[in-house]
Amino acid sequence: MTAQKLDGTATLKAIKAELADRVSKLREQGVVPGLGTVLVGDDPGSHWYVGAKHKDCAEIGIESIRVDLPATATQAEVEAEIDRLNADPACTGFLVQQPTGLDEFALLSRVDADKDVDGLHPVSLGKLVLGEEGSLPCTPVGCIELLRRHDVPIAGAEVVVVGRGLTVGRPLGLLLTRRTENATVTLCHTGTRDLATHVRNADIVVAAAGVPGIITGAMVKPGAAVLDVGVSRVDGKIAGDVADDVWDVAGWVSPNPGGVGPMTRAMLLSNIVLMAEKALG
Ligand SMILES: Nc1nc(=O)c2c([nH]1)NC[C@@H]1CN(c3ccc(C(=O)N[C@@H](CCC(=O)O)C(=O)O)cc3)C=[N+]21
Repeated sequence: MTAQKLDGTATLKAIKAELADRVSKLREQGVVPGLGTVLVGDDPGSHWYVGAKHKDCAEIGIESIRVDLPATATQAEVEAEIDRLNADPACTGFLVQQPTGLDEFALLSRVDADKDVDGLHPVSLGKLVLGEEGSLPCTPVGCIELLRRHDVPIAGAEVVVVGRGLTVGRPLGLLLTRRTENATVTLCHTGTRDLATHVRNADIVVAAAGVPGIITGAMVKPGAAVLDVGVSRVDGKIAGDVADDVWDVAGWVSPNPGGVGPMTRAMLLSNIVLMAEKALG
């Protein structure tokens, strides 16, 4: 058996086409969405991600404002840029690319919650816990959207999330246990005693540990859906958390690259458009 591919690249393309229509409707009504990014330092990976986000925006008619600061930038200098973007009406939403090497909680908190396109602002995460409407975190929502668009059943599914990071594992459990998703979630982490036993029971596995190949074929229930979220670099090449032999056992697998990464970008675009539509009323 070979698993069906959960194709994030193709899904990003489809979502961009849908969003382009909505952006042109906004523009007809005089609203021009604009994404701001603040990037600190010269990590090549971070530069690639930010560049990709601006290219995506240009393709669908979203303006962008790019602020690149040197690795020597201080907390106060980054905060000054945040204040500027908070006040700039042309910037309808923005993000501070992580990691910055600075006090990230202070930076996140300083962003106007109404301009939080990442869904990582304390107010946005608090709204998620409280069940109120707000920006949703891009990577975990991208996981759910990727499953939905490939008709993987979520309601009632046993989901094992591997990794408790703030951008994926922690918020994903909150999203998947909403009534609209209705999944049962087990959150595994480095303190989990027997990872294999949990994974073997799962209909959906979300591997977000950042440990190359941590999920192997022998651990996966035949027919399960496996999302490869972890990104590590091994000899300069992207290595995911999912070993190659999982494709022989699983029903669906998201490749890495080409899976959840592009979906993160799709959900960022979707957040920008949603926020502009909301501002319109
Ligand atoms: N404030 C903030 N918001 C983020 O959304 C954010 C962040 N900080 N810091 C880093 C992570 C990582 N991230 C990715 C985005 C796109 C791909 C992506 O599109 N990857 C492609 C290609 C990867 C490649 O070839 O290098 C793929 O998976 O196919 C991956 C990872 C957003 N992040």
